[in-house]
Amino acid sequence: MLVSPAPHLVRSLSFAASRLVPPSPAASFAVSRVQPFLFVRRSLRVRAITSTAGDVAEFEEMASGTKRKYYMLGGKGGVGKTSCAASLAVKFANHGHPTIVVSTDPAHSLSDSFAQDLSGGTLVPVDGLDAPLFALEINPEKAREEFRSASQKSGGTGVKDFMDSMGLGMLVEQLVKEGIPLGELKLGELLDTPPPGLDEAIAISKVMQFVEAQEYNMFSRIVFDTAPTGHTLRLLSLPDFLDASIGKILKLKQKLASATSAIKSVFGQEETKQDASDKLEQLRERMVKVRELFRDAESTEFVIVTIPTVMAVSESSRLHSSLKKENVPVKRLIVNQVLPPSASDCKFCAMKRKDQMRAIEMIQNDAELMGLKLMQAPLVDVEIRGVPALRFMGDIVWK
Ligand SMILES: Nc1ncnc2c1ncn2[C@@H]1O[C@H](COP(=O)(O)OP(=O)(O)OP(=O)(O)O)[C@@H](O)[C@H]1O
Repeated sequence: MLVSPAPHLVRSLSFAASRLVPPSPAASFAVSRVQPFLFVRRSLRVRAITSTAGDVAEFEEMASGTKRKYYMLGGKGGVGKTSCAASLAVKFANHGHPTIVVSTDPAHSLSDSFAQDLSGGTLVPVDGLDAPLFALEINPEKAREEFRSASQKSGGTGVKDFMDSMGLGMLVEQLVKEGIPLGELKLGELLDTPPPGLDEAIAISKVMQFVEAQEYNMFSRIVFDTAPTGHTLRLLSLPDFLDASIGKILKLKQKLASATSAIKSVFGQEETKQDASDKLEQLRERMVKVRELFRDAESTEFVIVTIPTVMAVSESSRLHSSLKKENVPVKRLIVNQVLPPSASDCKFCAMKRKDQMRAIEMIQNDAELMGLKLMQAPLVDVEIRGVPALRFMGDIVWK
């Protein structure tokens, strides 16, 4: 069983720690906070397991250059996306890159990971580092609210305007010809019952505001902690999002039929309509930009995070296949929570590890995954929480 080390073990291992961590003042602070993690030293043997990465210094490559790069970490729920994203961000920042770490997962855990309140939808400086690291938990509900009130302020915006601004005006005309009263439907109503993907699309457009703004030019690394696979794929495939929106509108048709009087739309004057359209046009432009950005291998990389189980590996394989179809650049696969070889006669540990080794073999033989650089991270027996722990995690994952 993996249990926290006994106090005497912590004491003896803390000596080893002083040799594992560079002796800077910040590092000494880290050592003192990280001591409970030091039993992990035995886990480091896990590195001996074959890796397709060979001896390439992966982190050096990721950190090279001052041009801005975006790293998106994604995978199945609970595999350690947040821990990996947060530890990468900490490592970039300590390496000299002013960094932003952004969570696009509606069920955020960045705050928990940094042990600091990062909610609120704005950039928050991360405590406990000398280097500039900022975090942002996108609040889709809040972003949607802002968007709704902006659209209401400018007199209300119709779905037809929205679709026009998306370049789908023709389609709306066609639907109207078929008797669907789209012209009468307000965008606010669509936002009340958002189709899948709308939250993510709006959230990502919000990220773009930060990314485009002059005052954030200094940030050379942006790390995204994405939502579990399904959400993230929706976010990456904006055409799917549009399809889903249209599907949603079709569904609303039934609602509208029974409540026609309630949905009579009163558009403002031409000028106000223009304002609203401009806003929507901005949203559309941002979406297009994000779409391009996600596919630019020069600036963006999607890192798949998995754990050594058949289910997680299968999902990672499907994720990679979908990302390839979307032309999203993927180079690396992190296998997190790998059990170290057991020194004791713990049968459970031996069985579990054997199982994990089979899953790792599966990765090496999987047509979708075999070409990726494999990086392994051991399972440690405490939660990865707070900057010192993330720094420690960063040093064992991102080498
Ligand atoms: N290598 C590891 N060893 C031990 N615990 C780990 C490791 N990696 C992650 N964890 C723990 O697993 C839990 C889930 O991790 P994390 O929140 O990073 O996963 P996630 O993939 O982002 O989850 P979600 O899909 O729910 O957002 C956390 O408690 C974290 O501390």
